[in-house]
Amino acid sequence: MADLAFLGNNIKAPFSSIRQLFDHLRAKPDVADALNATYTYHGLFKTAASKNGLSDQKFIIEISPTRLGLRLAELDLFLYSHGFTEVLEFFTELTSKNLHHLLSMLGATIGADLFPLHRSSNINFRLYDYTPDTAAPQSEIGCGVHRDYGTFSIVFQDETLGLEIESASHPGEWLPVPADSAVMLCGWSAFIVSGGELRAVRHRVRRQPGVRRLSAVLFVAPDLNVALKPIISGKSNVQFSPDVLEGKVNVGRLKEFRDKKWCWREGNAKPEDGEDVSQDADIERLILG
Ligand SMILES: O=C(O)CCC(=O)C(=O)O
Ligand SMILES: [Fe+2]
Repeated sequence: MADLAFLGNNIKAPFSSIRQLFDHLRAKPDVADALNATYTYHGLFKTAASKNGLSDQKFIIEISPTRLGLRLAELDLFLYSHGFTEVLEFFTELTSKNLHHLLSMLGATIGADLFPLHRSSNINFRLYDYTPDTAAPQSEIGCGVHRDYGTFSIVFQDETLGLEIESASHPGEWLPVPADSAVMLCGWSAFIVSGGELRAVRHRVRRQPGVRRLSAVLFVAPDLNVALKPIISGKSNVQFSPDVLEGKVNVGRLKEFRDKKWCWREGNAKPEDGEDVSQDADIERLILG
């Protein structure tokens, strides 16, 4: 199953630094504000769950290389001595050592070259703190059911159970990812480009009330201007929408669709009355015929 791979525990994310970073930002609202001021669109430290009991019950630190590039020097002052250095080093090394290999493996599986679609490093790093200390301490919803939008994501866990993947053979059945394993899973872009050969893997995070869980995720997507369509002609086993087949759905457009629902789920924006909060249904309407 090339769209889902358990990577074991050879690569260790620096969870003591990640914990230190979250603890520091929670304890120092002025530092959190300064961090968020470097990226005013939605901020970099997301704490909607402290007020909103219906959203995903998690805190987030966004470490997008492009966003950080904006004001990295200022961040130095606040965060480098509180775990930030180790976290940045981890993601930088992970990307430089593994990205090329993973893209060539995925490409080999489907008999295509994925490198021309991934020239501009459209990657993101995110840290999650599924802390029990939120507006809904008893809620089991750490992260609602979804598929990622990109090519693949790698999730590292702090040895606490929570991440679950929908069974391919029995939809509706949820399989826990072993707590000590990292996992690579494919997203919507891989699904489209591979003509459906690679699934976009549905997953979610369940909270165990009273238990804190930390995770670190690397997201890899094609360049924003890439038109998403099956790249091996005649091989697709999926009926895609005319928009996809005519090359009208680029990665940026797919991401916009994803972002809207993502923001609701994460509590950074509210749905209009009557709007459906399911993230996948919208994307399916866009890409399937
Ligand atoms: O925290 C996790 O284990 C997974 C998070 C996730 O699925 C995501 O951010 O897309
Ligand atoms: Fe995800």
